[in-house]
Amino acid sequence: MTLLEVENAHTYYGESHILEGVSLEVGEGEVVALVGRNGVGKTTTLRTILQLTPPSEGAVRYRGEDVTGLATHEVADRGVGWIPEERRIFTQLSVEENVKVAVPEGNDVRAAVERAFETFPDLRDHKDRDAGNLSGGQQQMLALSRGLVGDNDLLLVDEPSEGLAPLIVERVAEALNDAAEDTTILLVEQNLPLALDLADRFYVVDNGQVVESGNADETSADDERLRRYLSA
Ligand SMILES: Nc1ncnc2c1ncn2[C@@H]1O[C@H](COP(=O)(O)OP(=O)(O)OP(=O)(O)O)[C@@H](O)[C@H]1O
Repeated sequence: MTLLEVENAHTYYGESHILEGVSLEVGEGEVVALVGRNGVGKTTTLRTILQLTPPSEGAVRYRGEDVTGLATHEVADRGVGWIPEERRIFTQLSVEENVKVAVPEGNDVRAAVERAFETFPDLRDHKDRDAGNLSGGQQQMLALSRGLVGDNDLLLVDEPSEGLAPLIVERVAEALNDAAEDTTILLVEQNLPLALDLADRFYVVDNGQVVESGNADETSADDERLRRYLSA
């Protein structure tokens, strides 16, 4: 079943025409990667889905419902979570408090925190520390855990590996793989081997358009079809 559909989205920042007709689909249970150079519109695609920068033309459909033009919180209420590039954790709160405040009202907070700590044992070890004192990798895991306890059916994850050392990237990748067991994921990732490793399918974005797509297991990071859009 198709969970998310973006159809011919055109998005502007002021006068700048950033998305020039992006179309893509994400099926329930899939992990889909958006890859492409810096500044081609990957983050803007996520922002367009969330209606943070609504498209001026085209549509975003979630579970078949046209959500174009809704408020961002209304999209979020339908089960769409966002883990932005800048991670947005509360640096003054402890690790545990950060997780707790991400649990939606009415859910069992203790059970949700326990689940998060099972997926990310590192976080349990540091549960009483101020989140601002965590390493970059730990902050990324905290951001992911906050997305996971949010009870989302679709997680939009922006550049989870950015700025992290290779060993930590592996840990984050494992965590994303775990997360993918019960959440659909649309992932923006510049690290192509990682993107292909995590994803079932991929889309290549260039100059505000989807220019290639395919199955991750039928391609490799040195595929010429991809490389031409990724090298500077
Ligand atoms: N708030 C903004 N106002 C004006 N232009 C913006 C704004 N945010 C992004 N842009 C521009 O929109 C274009 C697409 O940016 P976007 O962040 O979507 O790219 P990206 O593919 O995600 O790359 P990156 O990995 O660098 O974020 C870039 O040229 C960028 O400079």
